Amino acid sequence: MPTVQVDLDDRSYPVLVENGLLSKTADLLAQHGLSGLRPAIISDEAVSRYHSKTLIESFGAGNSPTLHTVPSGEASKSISQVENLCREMIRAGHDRRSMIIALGGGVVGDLAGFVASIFYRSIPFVQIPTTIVSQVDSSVGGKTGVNVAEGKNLLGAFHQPKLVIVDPETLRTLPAREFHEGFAEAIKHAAIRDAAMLDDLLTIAPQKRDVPADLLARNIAIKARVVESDEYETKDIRALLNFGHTIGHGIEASLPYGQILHGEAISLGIRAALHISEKHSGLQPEHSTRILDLLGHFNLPLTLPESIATATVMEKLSRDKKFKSGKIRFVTLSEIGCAHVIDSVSLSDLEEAIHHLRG
Ligand SMILES: O=C(O)C(=O)C[C@@H](O)[C@H](O)[C@H](O)COP(=O)(O)O
Repeated sequence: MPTVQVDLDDRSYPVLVENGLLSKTADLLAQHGLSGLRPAIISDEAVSRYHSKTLIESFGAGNSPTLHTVPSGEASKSISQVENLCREMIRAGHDRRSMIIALGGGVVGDLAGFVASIFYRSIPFVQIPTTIVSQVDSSVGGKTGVNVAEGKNLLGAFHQPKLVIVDPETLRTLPAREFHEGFAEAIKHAAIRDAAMLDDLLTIAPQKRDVPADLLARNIAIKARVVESDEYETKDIRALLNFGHTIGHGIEASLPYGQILHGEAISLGIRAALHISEKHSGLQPEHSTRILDLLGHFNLPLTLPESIATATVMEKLSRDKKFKSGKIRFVTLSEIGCAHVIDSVSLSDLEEAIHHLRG
């Protein structure tokens, strides 16, 4: 089975990738020394409808997990849902001998991981990602947290999972929009670290739900290697994974959460970052065009909705965690596969790049 090991001293864990793994969850937990903990599944209503039965049945009669669901969508990534889930788990008798299984996309993984980081002062958790965004990106690396009205992911903690179980078959039930949005993160990985992957991504038929396990594993390995070099984002290495996210997060937070999907906002953020890369890092326009064509292949948006005002995006992105002493550390490309963090991008460059998204 394709397995990517994430090497982080005593926080190391494997990411297992294979069709059909969901139904083997209880055995996999036992093989990884996690069977002595009482499981609480955190999921969302849509994912739970399709997949929680298979997961619960894998436990057979013993150590049956409790199930806790939140409404589907980004609006659930909130501090009030964190409190609801913690209180529900306490009422269900969970304590520090429990573990959380996050079954769902990026929202569920970030939310459940954050609950795990604070519940009884931290308990272990396992990620079972069911979307492209979460399988190639958010389930790995230990960034957990929630949004506030002021901006994306502003409350949270680093808390690494003990195990990540990726079952590509879970992608089959995804609505088209949720399937497509995830490719923004895979395209980001190609843009920053793996130029050759652009051609492989182009061979995926966007109308099908088939993504080869080795392509998922290749993305996970890119993410794992970056996280291993800079787990807590203190060295301008992990920040490279934020390519497209400065303006992308600003756009996402400018509408009520969930109106524009994360990957859709990141597609716009990538277009803006390519524009800035041409000006500041000498990226050749034909390289930008290759990336933009691939975003288009997955029906991802490249034009900013008129309802989003530039001033609102600027206000939201002013809280980006990459601001240091009033200067934004912005991620650019000098060529495909070669990303840098630079500090020469001004607020007016950002404003101009947002304006560029209107054309
Ligand atoms: O794991 C990371 O590091 C990333 O930046 C991956 C991003 O794709 C992801 O959206 C992440 O959660 C954003 O992190 P943030 O620190 O900008 O909130």
